[in-house]
Parts: sequence; structure tokens; C-alpha cells
Amino acid sequence: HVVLRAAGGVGLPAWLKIVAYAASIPVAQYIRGIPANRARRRDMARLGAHPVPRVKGWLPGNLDVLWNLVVSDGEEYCAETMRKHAETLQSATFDMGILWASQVLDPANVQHVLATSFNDFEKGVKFRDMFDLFLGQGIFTTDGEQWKEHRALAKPFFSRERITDFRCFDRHADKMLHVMALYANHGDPMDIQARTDSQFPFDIFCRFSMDVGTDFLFGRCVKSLDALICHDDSFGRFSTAFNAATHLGATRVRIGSLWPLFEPFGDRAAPAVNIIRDLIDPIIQDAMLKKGQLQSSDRLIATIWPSSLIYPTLDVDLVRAEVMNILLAARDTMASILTFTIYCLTQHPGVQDALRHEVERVVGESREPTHEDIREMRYLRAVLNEVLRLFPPVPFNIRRSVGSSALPSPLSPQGPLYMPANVSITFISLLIHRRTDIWGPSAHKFDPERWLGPSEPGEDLKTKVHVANPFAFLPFNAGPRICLGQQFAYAEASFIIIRLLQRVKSFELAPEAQPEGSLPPADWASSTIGRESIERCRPVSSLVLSIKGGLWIRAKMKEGYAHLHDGNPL
Ligand code: HEM
Repeated sequence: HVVLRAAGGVGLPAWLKIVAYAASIPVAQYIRGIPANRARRRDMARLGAHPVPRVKGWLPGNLDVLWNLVVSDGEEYCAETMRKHAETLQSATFDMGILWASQVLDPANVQHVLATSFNDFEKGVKFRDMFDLFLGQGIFTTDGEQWKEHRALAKPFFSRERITDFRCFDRHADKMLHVMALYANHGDPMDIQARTDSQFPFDIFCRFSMDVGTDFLFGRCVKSLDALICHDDSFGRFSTAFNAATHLGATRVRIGSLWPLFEPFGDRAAPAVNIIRDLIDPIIQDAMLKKGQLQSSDRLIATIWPSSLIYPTLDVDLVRAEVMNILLAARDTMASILTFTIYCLTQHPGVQDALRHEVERVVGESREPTHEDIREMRYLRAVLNEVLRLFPPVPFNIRRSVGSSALPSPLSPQGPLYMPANVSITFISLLIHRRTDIWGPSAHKFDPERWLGPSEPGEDLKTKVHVANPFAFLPFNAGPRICLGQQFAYAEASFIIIRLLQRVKSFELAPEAQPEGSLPPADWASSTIGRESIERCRPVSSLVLSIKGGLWIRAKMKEGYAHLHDGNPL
């Protein structure tokens, strides 16, 4: 890091920076290596642990393993490379050998990292560096006391009273359905997610969750859905830039400490971040100008960023960092759960019928759903849980060890595995949620029924597996850093799915509209691995799980809604 920063600072030519950085690695390893290895062996013996099984590459530092990981990104089924390594090594916890970063598919080890030994693991300075320009210092990127402060300040926003007020959802759901109806009436296919490479993303769910998120958090909305209706799509650029910055951050996480090698010409997040700032900064500055007359609509600015933070410093960078952190947490995750719910409903007409039946029984054909309705709708909750199990919006997560410890590793034949200090550990919820040894032979099947045990209405639904092994299902993370927006997310997703089913007669996939190369490759049809043979889309992971090329569907509106919005302003 020192060499890299110095090389960046003195403005050396790009090729020289690469050489300087590459040369620094073996030198640093040589200097630190020998005594460190001896100390590690002693520590491992003290903890009664064994080395984490390691992937054997053929290039020094497993650079070939890293290369395969980067080139397979978006080509293979999401997380397939990791699954294959685990299978080859026959260990649910393994080390890709890229600078001692372990990959974990064992719920007991996730429990160790996220809960039991919470204080021994952090996001760490490297993670912060990877997102520095995009996210700065906020709840998502900080650790220790600084994180505790952010968390305490943000918590009141997710009070029961606030998350049971559905007016905010309804305002934006109406607009979203209006946009959908425009397309449905013409029989045109629509992309409800977003093509990450599109200059003009027709990203209905991203826009909906962005509008709800900004309205809920700031009391003002960026009106991204209006932009679609009114021909003005400056927001489209913002959305594309947000996607690009997120994707770049995820790629850096996957590459690990060597990421600067892949960006020899400077921080590649800069162009996207500039576009984001163009849109966000005026909103923040506007809020700051109103400092003397804060109304309830400025709740977040007033509460999360108390006057001591904003007003004496008037530091736009600081406030922007907070905004970007929470928007990142709220926008793409919501778009992801909604997109995959629609995908699953198109694939399972029986589930769609059962869900419609529940909507009609509890809420009726047109009434706005309430918090109590949603508590009563157990089948809806089961559908959402099953979507979160198979397609967790945050499929990978990463922590860094502060001290050394022994990972319990009951799923690895070696017994407890040694976790040295200062190394990264990635846990892959998507693979944990699909383990057949935990979830049974039907692990890859979409089956909401598995959630319908004998719980009371309103109680959280739990499968038998989940009761026995709570860390086998962790779409919202677990432990002290569990998602703050979990209940808000369930409420928002339930609300919009109910509204959609009340107004839309049917959805179907429109594969002919998918961009080239985004449909599952032909050889998946005969595959016996996981869900490859049944998947009709390609789930890919940036920071958040999405569908390659977007999810193109055709919708038919119900009588009474079909004629309301004729004409196509786009
Ligand atoms: C289905 C939707 C969602 C899923 C699956 C989800 C999942 C997650 C996960 C896995 C984390 C942990 C991230 C990490 O450890 O790095 C997280 C953190 C967080 N989420 Fe969510 N989230 C969702 C929706 C939301 C929404 C709608 C909001 C806000 C309105 C939100 C606010 C947060 C915040 C503030 C954190 C940071 C917590 C902390 O570090 O203390 N989330 N979420």
C-alpha cells in the first residue's frame, strides 16, 4: 500500500506503477514471510486448528485463480467458480490463495464471524479504500466506534411507527403502475430491472425504490419515475453511474488487495462519481440552506446529521457520504428482491395463483393494503422468503479478521480451521442458501411451502432448517450489523407486490427482447449443476444480485386499469 500510494502520488507513468507495485509484493512477503509463518504455526497449534484448505494454482500468488475469477465474472452461473473450488477441496471453508482470503460456505463459521466473535472481525481499511470515492465514510464502510455512532443515529428512522406508514409507498407505487400500464397497453416488452450497460435504463424497480428511499429518508424524492413519464431523463445518467460505481466496487472486492493493479490510469470510479455528485449535491446543498427552518420533511438531515456535524463544517462531502451509504443499502437491494419475485412468479403460475388468491381474500381487488393486512398474509411472506433464499440480494459479503481465531467449521472434515489475523473472509449466502446437505434435496427448487410451518399470523416464518440452523438463512446478514432496513424492506416489497397483483392480470417473460448474450447459454439446458437447467435468466452479482441484460417481461393489465393510461409519452 505504501508503494502504491507513493507511486500514485509522484505521478509515475502507468507501466512503472504496475512494475513498482508488482515488485513490492514478493519483497514484502520475503521480509515478513519467514518469521510470520513460524508465528502462525505456533498460533495455529495453540488454537488447536488446521490450515484452511487452499486452491492450488499454477502461477505465483495464485494469479491464475484470480484471473479466472475476473474473466468468469458474468459468464458462469453466479458464484459457480467458488462452488467448484469448495467441491474440489471438499471443504465448506477454503482459501483461494489470493493473499490469504478465505471463502466460507459454512453457516457455523458465518455465525462465528458475524455474531459470536463480532469484535474480532471488521470491514476494514481495505474495504473502505475500495469504496472511498463512491461511499466515503458512512454506516456501510466504517467500523468500531465510528460505525456505532452512525448506527445509533440511523436507528430512529426505522422505528415501528415509521415503517408502518405506507403513504410513501402508495404515492410511488401509483406512478410505477402508471408507467407499467403505458407499456402493457401497447403489448411492448419492458425491462423491469435495468440493463447495467444501457445509456437509457428503463429500470422501473430501481426507480421505484430510489423514489421511495429518498422520500422515506429525506422527506423529498428525486422523482426518477416522473422523469420517465416527462421525457426528461437526466436521472437515467445518474442511475447508470450508480450502477457503474457499484459494479466497480464489487469487482474490487472480488479481486482483493491487488485491485489497484487493474486500475493503473487512476481511480476508475471517478467519472461515475462525478455524475452522481451532480445530482445529489444540489439536494444536499438545498437542505443545508434551509438550516434555519428545518421542517419535518428534512427529518433525516436534522436527525442523522445533527447540527454539530453539518452546520459548523457545511461539509457536503460528509453529508453526501451518508446519503450514498443508505441509498446503496436501500435502492439496489429492493430492486433486486422485486425483480426476482416477478421472475419467480412468471416461472411458477401455481404460486402466482395462490398469491393472487391471498391478496383477494385479505385485501380485495383495489383497497390499499395496511400493515395489519401484510401481517396476515403468510403466503406472501413465504414467497418473499423463498425469493430471498434462492436469490439473496446481497449474495457475497466480506469481513477482515482483527486477531487470529479458530473457525468451528463443522462442515469441513479437517475440524476447526485457522483464521490468521488481518486476512479477508468472504461468506457466500447464495451458496449457503442452496446447500443440499442443509436444505435437503429440494434446495434448488422454488417452493414457498417450505416456509409454511405452524407459526402464528404475524410471527416470522421459519423453515425447519432455519430453526435448527439460523445462520443457514441470512439475506439480511446477522448479528449486531444486521440490516437496519429489514422490516422496511419486507413492508415495501409486500406492498408493491400486492398492488401489482391487484392491477396486473398476468406477467410473462419476453425472452426475445433480452439483449444478445443475456439469456442462459445453451449448455445449461443439459447441466446437472444447481439451477442451471431450470434457469431462464442469468443471475449475476455485482454488489447486489441482478439479472444480466435486465428482466424483460410483458404484462397484461386488468380490466379497469388497461384503458386508464393510453398513449406512450416515451
Ligand atoms: C430486500 C432488501 C434488503 C436486503 C436483502 C438487505 C440486506 C442487507 C445486508 C446483507 C446488509 C449487511 C451489509 C454488510 O454487512 O456489509 C445490510 C445492511 C444495511 N441495510 Fe439492508 N437490505 C435490504 C434493504 C434495505 C433497505 C430498504 C434499507 C433502508 C431503507 C436498508 C438499510 C441498511 C443499512 C442502513 C445497513 C447497514 C447496517 C450496518 O452496517 O450497521 N436495507 N442490508
